[in-house]
Amino acid sequence: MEVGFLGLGIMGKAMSINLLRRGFKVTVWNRTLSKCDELVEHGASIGETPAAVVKKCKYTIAMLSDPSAAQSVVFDKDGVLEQISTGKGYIDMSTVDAETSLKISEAIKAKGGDFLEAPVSGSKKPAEDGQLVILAAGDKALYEEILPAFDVLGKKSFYLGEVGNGAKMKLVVNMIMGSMMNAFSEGLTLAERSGLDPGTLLDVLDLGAISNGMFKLKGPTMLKNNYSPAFPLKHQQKDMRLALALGDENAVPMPVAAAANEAFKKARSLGLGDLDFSAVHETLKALDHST
Ligand SMILES: NC(=O)C1=CN([C@@H]2O[C@H](COP(=O)(O)OP(=O)(O)OC[C@H]3O[C@@H](n4cnc5c(N)ncnc54)[C@H](OP(=O)(O)O)[C@@H]3O)[C@@H](O)[C@H]2O)C=CC1
Ligand SMILES: O=CC(=O)O
Repeated sequence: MEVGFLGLGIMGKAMSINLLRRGFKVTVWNRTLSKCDELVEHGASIGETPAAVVKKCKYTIAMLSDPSAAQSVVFDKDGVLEQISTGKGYIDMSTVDAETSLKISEAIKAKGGDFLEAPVSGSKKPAEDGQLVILAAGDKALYEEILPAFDVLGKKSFYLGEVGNGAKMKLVVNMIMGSMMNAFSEGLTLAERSGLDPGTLLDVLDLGAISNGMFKLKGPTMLKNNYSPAFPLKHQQKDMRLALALGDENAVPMPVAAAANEAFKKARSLGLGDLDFSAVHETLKALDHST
């Protein structure tokens, strides 16, 4: 199977390498074109523009940072829309809001193409291991056709119906994750400041009802102040912002998520946006606690 792949950031690079390893022919494009070179070493071809990739491939997957990037790659000069046509499918796996997804879907469909949104749950390591959870919505026939690729990228794919449902599901999940990360950071800091061993706190948490993969994975690195990015903090804050907007639309009060969003904004203002989202822990350390 031949696929195009647009966006070779932390996730896109790992995902396209997996496809290559499993025998897919992959044509890649990235805004910073030099990032394509490593993929060529793994057997990929390069497309000079998103339009060139879509022209060459029946199916094109995108994994881009945010709504603005997702739209730019479709609508701008040399973008996806210039070459999408009947018989071609576009699969956007970026985390965006439902409005962005719908706008892209309508434009693709107006040109005769098929569209699927398919954001993913799981971070750098699950992307490298082909263990993502795929939250797809849109054209059901395209979903069936692209399943062989999803089976390489993920451990489970959900088909959630109409375009927008994938985006919403992903935002709800990440809203919960961002709120949990803040509660976790506060707990680690509270343990430390009140004279407890935070390492022992991790052991206690792991044995109880709120044990979870995120605490287990991030706890030890947070205690070493290691925030090497797996999921960049700026993207987590984007997800909180988009989830809060979804809450606005549906009149759902979300005081916990709103507070978590403020903490991620604070972290961005401290210049931590490109670090892992667990670096929100540093916002607590930055507070004056001298009294
Ligand atoms: N990292 C993670 O753990 C997870 C991330 N996600 C989501 O996946 C998406 C990608 O994340 P991730 O790979 O971590 O992000 P990165 O920041 O590592 O990569 C972002 C990608 O988007 C491209 N990009 C940014 N702006 C534009 C633009 N205006 N036009 C064209 N391309 C652009 C970048 O290109 P360039 O190289 O030129 O900057 C790069 O390829 C995001 O939506 C994120 O929320 C979902 C699950 C997990
Ligand atoms: O979006 C991030 C993730 O870990 O999932």
